[in-house]
Amino acid sequence: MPTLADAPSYGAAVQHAAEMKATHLTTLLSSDDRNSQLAAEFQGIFLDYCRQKVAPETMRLLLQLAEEMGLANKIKAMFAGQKINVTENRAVLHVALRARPDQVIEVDGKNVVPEVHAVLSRMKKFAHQIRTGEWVGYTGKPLKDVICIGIGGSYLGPEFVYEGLRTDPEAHTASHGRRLRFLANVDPIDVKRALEGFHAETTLIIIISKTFTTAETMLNARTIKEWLLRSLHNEAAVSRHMVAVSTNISETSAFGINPDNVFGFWDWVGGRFSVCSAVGILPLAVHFGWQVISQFLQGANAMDDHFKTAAFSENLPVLMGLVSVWNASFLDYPCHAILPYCQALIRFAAHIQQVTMESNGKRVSIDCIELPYQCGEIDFGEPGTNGQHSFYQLLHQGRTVPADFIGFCRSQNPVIVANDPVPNHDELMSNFFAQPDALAFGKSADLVAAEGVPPELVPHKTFPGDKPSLSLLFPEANAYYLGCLLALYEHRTAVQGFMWSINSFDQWGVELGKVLAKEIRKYLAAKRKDLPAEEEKLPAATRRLLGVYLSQA
Ligand SMILES: O=P(O)(O)OC[C@H]1O[C@H](O)[C@H](O)[C@@H](O)[C@@H]1O
Repeated sequence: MPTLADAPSYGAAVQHAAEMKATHLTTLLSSDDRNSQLAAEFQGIFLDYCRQKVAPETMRLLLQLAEEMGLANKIKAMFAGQKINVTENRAVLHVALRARPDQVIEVDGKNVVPEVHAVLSRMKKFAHQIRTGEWVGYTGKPLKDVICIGIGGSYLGPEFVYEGLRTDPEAHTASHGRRLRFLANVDPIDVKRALEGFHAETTLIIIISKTFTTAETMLNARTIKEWLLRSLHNEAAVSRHMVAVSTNISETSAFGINPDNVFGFWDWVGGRFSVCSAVGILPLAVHFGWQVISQFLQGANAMDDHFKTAAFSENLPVLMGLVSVWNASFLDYPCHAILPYCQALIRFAAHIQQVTMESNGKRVSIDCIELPYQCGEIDFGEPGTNGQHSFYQLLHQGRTVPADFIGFCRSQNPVIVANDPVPNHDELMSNFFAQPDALAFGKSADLVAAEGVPPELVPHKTFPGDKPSLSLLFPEANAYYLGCLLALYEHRTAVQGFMWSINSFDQWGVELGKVLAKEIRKYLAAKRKDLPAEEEKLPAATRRLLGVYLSQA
């Protein structure tokens, strides 16, 4: 499989990139004809990418490159259940998790949709039992509170959706009287925070781990099991209070979870793409109820259909993926900011950071060729307007960081203050619309000087502009559109990886640190008990630091 650099149009794209780099966004944006071509819409979701450093010619070249990289076939192969995660010999089928019952998606010749719907039905029933109090805790009390124990892909997505929906009017009403918390970090401080105000008798614990071997999750699970048994004094309480989401049934049994209380998923669901499996759906359905959560799944499914069937020139994930490849690999902008103008999306950037950086932070192509171009992007973000009072300084006058502005036409919580000129949501959105222009157009030294600014301050107050961004405007932040948003960014990530000719679906880069932590754990265990430690296994520099740690503990 060719790398992007082998594609026939790569050279032309590199040349064109030099031209585009030298063309200021003010010039580009002066053409209404150009601007009108650089937008797309799906079900009321409007993508405006005219503030990217692209011309119609750039898009023509990128679509040409997509053809040369076999993007259409790669997307088809993903939906067809082919084992495109070649290093783990797995299909990549998170789209099957939100498939409609009548869809057929096959892995190894077997339609997986019925299995998916069997687990969905079990979750629906379980959520109903917990929510209605039909399922009670060991002492007969309803389970009003839930702690999810899991990390990485078994944490970030569910937390993003939980935060995203908890102020949505319908979801808020549906979760009345319930609490949902996440325990991810192995830092014991996180245990204290997760347990604050919770009582064992009324708490359901969901252990979420695809492998059920992740060190952090397992230690947190043991910690919370101890907490539970300290109050309830009987192992029999475990089956009333602890359930698991995993693909590893033998490990869940070894931990003491009743097999009837395990909600499974499949090896063709990658951790960071598992929000729509039991990983996310079980806790979210318990908290918000099935009505809300099925809308979320429908939204994701609608975006899947759009990704699969829309022409590339109108396909939101494809366009966003291509433009991001343009930014990272041709214009050499390594970073990417995710800027939702919606406080409910407070954990969206953290989730997408894992989705893209764990997927596309790679150094070799799918055929083991060291990549001759920059691949992957460094993602970060915060909701606006908070970010404006923080890192936006660097975006405006420092480095160039392409940004995604994500906004909503209607607020989850409309507020109007008497005598204020606009509703509070319009105030928020005024910033959403202003920032991309400030970044693109900037403010010239001449203009600053003309305002009477003293000459020595003019350079400090000048904005160079020419900073690319795109704007995504959704109707509202409800369950349906959050499903669309999730799938949009998942597929954007896949498009990037397909274009970069990498395997976006493995994550070997996280392994080495885990192995080294094992050695340190052994070393600390020996030192704590004054037993001889295997000194030679650790670098001297590391032992020095450990010495400082041990001397103060
Ligand atoms: O769900 P688990 O098996 O516990 O894995 C949790 C997480 O840990 C791994 O190290 C990977 O970095 C993540 O992709 C994964 O989501």
